[in-house]
Amino acid sequence: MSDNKIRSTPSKNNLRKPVVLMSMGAQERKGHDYQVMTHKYIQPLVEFSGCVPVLVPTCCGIEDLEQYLDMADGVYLTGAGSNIDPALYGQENETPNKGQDRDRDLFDLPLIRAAIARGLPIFGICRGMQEINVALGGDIYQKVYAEPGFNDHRENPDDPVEVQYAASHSVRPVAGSWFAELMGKDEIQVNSLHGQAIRNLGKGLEVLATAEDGLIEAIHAPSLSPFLFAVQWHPEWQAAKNPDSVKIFQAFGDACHRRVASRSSRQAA
Ligand SMILES: N[C@@H](CCC(=O)NCCCC(=O)O)C(=O)O
Repeated sequence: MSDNKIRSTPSKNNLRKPVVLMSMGAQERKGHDYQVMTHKYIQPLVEFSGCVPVLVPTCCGIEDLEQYLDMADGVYLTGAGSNIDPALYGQENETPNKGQDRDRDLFDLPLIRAAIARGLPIFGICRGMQEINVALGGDIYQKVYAEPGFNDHRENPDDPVEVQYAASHSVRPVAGSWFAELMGKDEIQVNSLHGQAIRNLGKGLEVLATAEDGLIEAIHAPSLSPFLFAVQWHPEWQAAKNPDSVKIFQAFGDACHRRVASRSSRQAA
């Protein structure tokens, strides 16, 4: 087994580390209901963003949402195999055989809107990017693989996990964007493990990168938030071995550290 130990990074400028909310997902095992978070999402947030993760159960409703946000300096919405309930973006369910996670849907959508209202940095991956889009009134291709003109962006679940998460297509950052500057190149290679994707963008969202077939692969919202960034691929996968992924997590971490610094200076004033 590879060294999976998470190595924490020291805090910056003698300020406390940012606290980042990570909403968990539902899983049922042997007749028991679990709330889960995959290790691979936690590791780069600690090691490269330099943040402190707070894992939030999504099975308890949104009564304590504001209290969670009061303690947060950022929100990190991870991927998950479940599909967002299409009723939340006005469609009938075209994938009845795919699992859903209504509790996570009904927690994350208000979480996203409230975090934007507070100006909290937000980073989304895969399902997390789709949640951001739906939270802002956008909708989803439920079966990208069945849409004319798009490639099949799914992984083969029978492949070894290293193959499932291997680079499988290129993505082009929008020329002249902050993301293109961050990546320092016109094209990056990314993995791909999704059957759904953004169709119509939600209010205030803008495209930040696209796949070869034109599918939206990254978004931001400069008119809504100082840092709202989401990607369809999985930069968390073995992030330490991928300089592009490290840069992405460092950018999110920097935004959260700026949040801490501004709160600290406001408290000092
Ligand atoms: N169900 C959606 C989102 C897919 C997604 O987040 N996949 C990640 C799966 C496992 C992991 O957490 O890495 C879709 O199919 O588009």
